[in-house]
Amino acid sequence: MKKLLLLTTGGTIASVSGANGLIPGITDTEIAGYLLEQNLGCTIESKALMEIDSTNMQPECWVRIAEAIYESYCDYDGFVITHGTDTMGYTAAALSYMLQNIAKPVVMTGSQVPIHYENTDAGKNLVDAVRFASEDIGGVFLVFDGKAIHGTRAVKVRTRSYHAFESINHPYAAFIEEGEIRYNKSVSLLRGDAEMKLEVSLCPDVFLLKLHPGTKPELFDFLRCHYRGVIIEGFGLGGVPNQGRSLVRKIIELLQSGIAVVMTTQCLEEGEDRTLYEVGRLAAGELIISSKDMNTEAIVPKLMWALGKTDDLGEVKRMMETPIAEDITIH
Ligand SMILES: NC(=O)C[C@H](N)C(=O)O
Repeated sequence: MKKLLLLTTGGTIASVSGANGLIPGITDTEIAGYLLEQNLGCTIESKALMEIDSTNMQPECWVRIAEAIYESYCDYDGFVITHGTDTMGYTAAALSYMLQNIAKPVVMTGSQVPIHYENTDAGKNLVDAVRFASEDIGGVFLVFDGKAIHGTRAVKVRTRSYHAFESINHPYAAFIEEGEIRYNKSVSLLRGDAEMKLEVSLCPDVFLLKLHPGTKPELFDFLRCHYRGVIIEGFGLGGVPNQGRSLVRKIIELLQSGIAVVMTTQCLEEGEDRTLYEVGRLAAGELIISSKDMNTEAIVPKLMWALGKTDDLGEVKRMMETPIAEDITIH
């Protein structure tokens, strides 16, 4: 019989109605109790790690989750983490980088409606997550509304609907219907032989900038003084203005100051490629990091993880552009 560890962090799934709106208040034992009643053919132990709306998640919280998994890694066959949906994509990606070579399933889930409410999606998501965490697979996944998504590929695309998450720029890992898991044959779920490594020295000094027509170049002077990494969500394939309020010189100044610059796109699908247009190429310097088809939810923690390891911009670029846990599929 498989032995699973349920780690709870809060989120809507564990929320109750408070004086100022929904707030986490349901304990890990209550959530585990619900699962045990379903007789899923596994044993489940639980531990509360935090009790927060995921809006309040910080990189330090990701580290606590990763450490909790690492500390109990040998004692369990799989892990289920309940988490708010709003930043679950970031946490799933962060865990994918911090838990290198993980050979057991780490399955994140949550809900759009609290577990004690009528019409809640919590029950289905929890049961599906436990089923997926009982499989002989390795990696970090997000299970929601009958779909299993690689941890580096989950994006919350709907604020209220049950089908809140999509797998962006990558096939779904599996579909879960009435307890049956149907794997997508084209994706890798293999357990590696390498030893699991915990890599939790993150550098949180990372800024994510979404450009808009009229972004002021002066903003970059502040970024240069306060951050070690800047991710720029450019237009289309990754263009940045080179006329009017041109940002080209400011980006070069960032690089000259030893700041890692990652170019990505505001478009949800199909990734960045700065070679097609002049507005993409002009911003290109030797050291600009291409995000290819990585999602923003993965780029942010990956850059924190890479900058946590080294100051060498060439090395940061190499790490960022190397595919990890299915985060990049175009080359
Ligand atoms: N559905 C949810 O879980 C949303 C909630 N605000 C959270 O992210 O914690």
